Amino acid sequence: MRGKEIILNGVDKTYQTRTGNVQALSKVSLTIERSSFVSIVGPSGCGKSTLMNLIAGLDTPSEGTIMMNGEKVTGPTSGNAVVFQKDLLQEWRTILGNVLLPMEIHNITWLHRSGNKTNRARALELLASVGLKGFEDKYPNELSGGMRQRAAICRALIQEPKLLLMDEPFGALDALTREQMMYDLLKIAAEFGFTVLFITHSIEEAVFLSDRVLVMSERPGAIVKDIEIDLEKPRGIRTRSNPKFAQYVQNVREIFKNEGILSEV
Ligand SMILES: Nc1ncnc2c1ncn2[C@@H]1O[C@H](COP(=O)(O)OP(=O)(O)OP(=O)(O)O)[C@@H](O)[C@H]1O
Repeated sequence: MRGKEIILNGVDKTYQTRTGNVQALSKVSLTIERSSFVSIVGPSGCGKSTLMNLIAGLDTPSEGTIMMNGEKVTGPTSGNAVVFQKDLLQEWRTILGNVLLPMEIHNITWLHRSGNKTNRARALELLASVGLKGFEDKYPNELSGGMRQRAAICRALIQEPKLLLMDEPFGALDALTREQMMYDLLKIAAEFGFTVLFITHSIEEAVFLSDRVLVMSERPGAIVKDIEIDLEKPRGIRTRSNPKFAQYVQNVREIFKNEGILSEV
């Protein structure tokens, strides 16, 4: 298996602020299996990004431990790549230059697993695989939001991550582009076999993409439900009209209703 295994045990996070303590997470324990696709869905401010930052090693828990492939996470670890809602492309670099940036920063000049390719050849191949062939020499401001985000995903993938952390990566995209990005992401994840931790506000997106959906309560965020999504793969346009898909979505809505996060008039 190529992905990372993640184990959280009793993770709490409290931020000390000028106006007092803010408890963002409460007793989060969970295991994410290697090469699985796990989504976290929860209301705004419930601690989703906090959880992701802790797993990425960008911050430390106040209580509890996070283990990755059997080792305690104490800082950023190699083999992780992160994609945020904002693509964070460097405007003064071409699209190809942006995709190559992490390789330059980390001075990586490996020949890629996928067939002894140079960084440049691999970047061009990745860009082509997400429909950006011919845009390599353009600058980010010459691309649409969806194209930019696809370039940002290539920038993550060129690092051949074992864990891809995605914090509302499609949040800023129009509905059709967003849907296409989901199909593309599933294809790439199946091909590479990395573990994906995906944060979203969208129940449909979480159910469609995931092997498991973790539902979080309001702050301090806790996992109130861990749902295995047993929908056939590969998933695609037809999955959306599968009654089982609708039932999973409905189940998650009911959980939010019971938690007082969604209400009907
Ligand atoms: N660095 C920080 N310092 C102090 N408080 C913080 C910090 N980061 C987050 N918080 C607080 O912790 C809580 C959880 O924030 P977080 O960003 O993790 O939520 P979220 O679920 O990702 O929200 P959203 O869905 O709106 O992006 C919020 O109340 C937020 O104000």
